[in-house]
Amino acid sequence: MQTQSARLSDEEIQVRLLAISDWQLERGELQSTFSLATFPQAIFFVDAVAHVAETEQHHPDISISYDKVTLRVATHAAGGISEKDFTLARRISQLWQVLRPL
Ligand SMILES: C[C@H](O)[C@H](O)[C@H]1CNC2=NC(N)=NC(=O)C2=N1
Repeated sequence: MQTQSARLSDEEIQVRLLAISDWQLERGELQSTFSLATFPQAIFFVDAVAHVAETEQHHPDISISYDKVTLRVATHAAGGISEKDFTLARRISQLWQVLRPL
């Protein structure tokens, strides 16, 4: 298994979570919900997330509920959370800083 996609321990996960306050550990996955102002804005945000996911070759589960986007990330082959999940989560949080509604 590649180092970046190796399963992290609970302690390693907790340490990394401290640095990305908009993500939580939920049912063994990293999860975050982003609130937009409108449905089209939610779709626009998801499209930008999709581009980031493709560049990382790591893809979140995506749920859209009107103006809210919930993202969940885990590493299937590792059966848990890996560094790749945190890399993707951090990049999405950076994207959010740019695209969040004022
Ligand atoms: C070969 C390819 O890298 C894998 O199938 C990737 C694709 N995207 C993925 N995305 C996520 N979230 N978890 C994975 O385990 C995963 N696996």
